[in-house]
Amino acid sequence: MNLLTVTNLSAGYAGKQVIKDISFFVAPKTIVGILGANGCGKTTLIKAIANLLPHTGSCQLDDTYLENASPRQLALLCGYIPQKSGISIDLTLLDVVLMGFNPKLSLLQSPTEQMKKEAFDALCSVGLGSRKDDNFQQLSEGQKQLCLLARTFVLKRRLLLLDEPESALDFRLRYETMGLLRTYVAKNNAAALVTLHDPSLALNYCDTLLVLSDCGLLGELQPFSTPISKMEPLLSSIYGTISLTTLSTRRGEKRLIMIKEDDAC
Ligand SMILES: Nc1ncnc2c1ncn2[C@@H]1O[C@H](COP(=O)(O)OP(=O)(O)OP(=O)(O)O)[C@@H](O)[C@H]1O
Repeated sequence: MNLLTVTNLSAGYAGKQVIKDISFFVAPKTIVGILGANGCGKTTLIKAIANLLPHTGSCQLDDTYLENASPRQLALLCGYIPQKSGISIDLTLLDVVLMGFNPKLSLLQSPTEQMKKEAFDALCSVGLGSRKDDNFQQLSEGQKQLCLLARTFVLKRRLLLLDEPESALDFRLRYETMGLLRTYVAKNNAAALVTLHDPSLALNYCDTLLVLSDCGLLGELQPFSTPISKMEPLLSSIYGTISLTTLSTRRGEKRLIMIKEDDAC
């Protein structure tokens, strides 16, 4: 059974359509990457699914049509991390992560001790436990991203919608963050839909990749089961000519490597 079914989704801004007639499924316990050039509509797609943009078509999460969900119901089902944090007031890291519990709390209700413990554990999982009392504004952009990821983890939602969660992270943290996401979706029978600009991360950590252009959804691929001969033309349509090859890690695990070819040749 699919966790998320997106059917004929179209959305845009001020009468200008940006994404057109997009349909796909997301299975539980999977990470789905969205790839595409700057401005092709990746953020628009994520925002439409999160019901933050008016759209036509439908997004069904389990038995719930997200279009019909109340804001609280939506917040309990989906966690959304935008490209920019949007937090501009002074808050400690622990307070920021505790905000993740807001959909479970009534107005003026304070977080419980158990929530505080879980928020601290989530901060520790992203390596920021020792900074819990620091001011969020004083974090680097990458550390802010990690803190927001911890906030997204606490409610154990069925669907995470993440817009370039890796953009400010260093090489090692990019891989560790995708590893955390993998653990999250497996443990919580959840799924993550992630926009990415790093093809290595996408190819090696996502179960499915959606290849988007401003003409719509060009195709889908499953990195370790779609033949390289089919993946190369699809990825070349957004990156210019590329080649794919496989290498093994020292432990013998298979990895996909993408190389940019010279388009002039
Ligand atoms: N608030 C807005 N009002 C009007 N047009 C917008 C708005 N946000 C985005 N757009 C337009 O919609 C198109 C798609 O933008 P979107 O942010 O979805 O692209 P993207 O694929 O996420 O890009 P990037 O990789 O650069 O983040 C762009 O042409 C952009 O100019």
